[in-house]
Amino acid sequence: MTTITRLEVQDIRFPTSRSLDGSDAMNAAPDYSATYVTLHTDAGNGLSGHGLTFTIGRGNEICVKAVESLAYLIEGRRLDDITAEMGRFWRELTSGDSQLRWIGPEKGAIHLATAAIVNAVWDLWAKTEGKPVWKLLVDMPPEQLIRCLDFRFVTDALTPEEALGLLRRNAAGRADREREMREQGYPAYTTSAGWLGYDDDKVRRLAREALAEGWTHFKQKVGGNLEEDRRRAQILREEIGWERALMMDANQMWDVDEAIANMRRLAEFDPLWIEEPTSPDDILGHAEIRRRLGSIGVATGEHCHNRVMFKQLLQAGALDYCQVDAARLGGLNEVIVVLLLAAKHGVPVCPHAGGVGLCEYVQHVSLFDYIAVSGSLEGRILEYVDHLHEHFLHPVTIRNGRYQVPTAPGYSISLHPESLSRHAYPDGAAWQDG
Ligand SMILES: C[C@H](O)[C@@H](O)[C@@H](O)[C@H](O)C(=O)O
Ligand SMILES: [Mg+2]
Repeated sequence: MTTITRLEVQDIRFPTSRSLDGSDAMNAAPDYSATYVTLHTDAGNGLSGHGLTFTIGRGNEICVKAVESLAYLIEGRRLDDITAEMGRFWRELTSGDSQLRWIGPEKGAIHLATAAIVNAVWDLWAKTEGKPVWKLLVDMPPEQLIRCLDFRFVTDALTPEEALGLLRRNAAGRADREREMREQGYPAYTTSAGWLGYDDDKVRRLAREALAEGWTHFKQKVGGNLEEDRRRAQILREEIGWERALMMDANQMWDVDEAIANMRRLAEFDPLWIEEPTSPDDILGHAEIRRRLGSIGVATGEHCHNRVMFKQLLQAGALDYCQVDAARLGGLNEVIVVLLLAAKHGVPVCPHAGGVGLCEYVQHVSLFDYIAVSGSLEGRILEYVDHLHEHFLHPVTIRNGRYQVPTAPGYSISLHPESLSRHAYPDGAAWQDG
């Protein structure tokens, strides 16, 4: 009987702003950071669960504090009591302390903190079962999976019974799809060449290298100076040609009409989608942009803070691509609700990744989505960013522009002890020399 004896939380930061990795029009100089949770247990064999939430530097300390405030809701609890009623546990964590709930609810720092804790529980559970998280989910009977979820506030769009029906309908082809994934991996796109802070030569060189590695889908940042956006799009099209896909990401820079006007000027580069064209909270604005832009897809989700927002984006017909984020929502339980909502609406899920650890997380999400929920790869493509993987005990593996199936037990999110001490903020060595 494993008991979670203690929750430890660490403020981990990587000085990525020094080379402008991860830079975009809104987020000029991010230091990719993690609020890193360890769930210590009494298992005696060193068994522990890990989870993180992603931030871009300052403010990480606020998420750390929020995790500390939530810790009492999990410390001292038995793992099998939690996993027997995972949906109830999720409700307790998000609503069990009404004073803490007030500073959300289910959004902002408290929800980011929730993600780190919830994902650490999934990591611990999967390690206990000796399976990677995606496999734990795929093997779970649909009835048990439904009990892991909280359908509060979304039953007008999706009931637990409907969700169960959806999972059961897809049970038939599961084994074939799992085999296919093990053989071929999950299709991905790269954002690594397109950061806004990179000069033209670097964009060209990285695009060329990515092409040689077998990538077929590329994302560039826009939303700064329009002529510069056009120039970079031109460079990318020169390098990747016209038969490969180019996506654009404005990171919330524009008002609705501005987004439409600017994308009409960028349309000649044939973008597959425009991501975060405007405020992430503007559901009707996204619907309007989508309606007026016609053939350019609208993508959003990395700042969509809970299942209720996704429900409305889907109900409003505002989305062509659903970019759920593994640590922005309150962890895997809520992500699965969004996968089910998106499947019901026939909208492909292309999770947001990159940052630190998000690629490690979302490979599990997309594998589960394909094998057990949507049963389709059409329009699905998983983000990949080529940074910071060396810090993980079980980093993602990419071959020919595809994520290879992770095999290590857990959620792939455990960091190397040396990386933790070197990048501890503010005292780690990485912060002493720059
Ligand atoms: C600040 C970050 O790097 C963002 O630019 C990044 O998450 C981006 O929006 C993406 O889609 O990968
Ligand atoms: Mg983005």
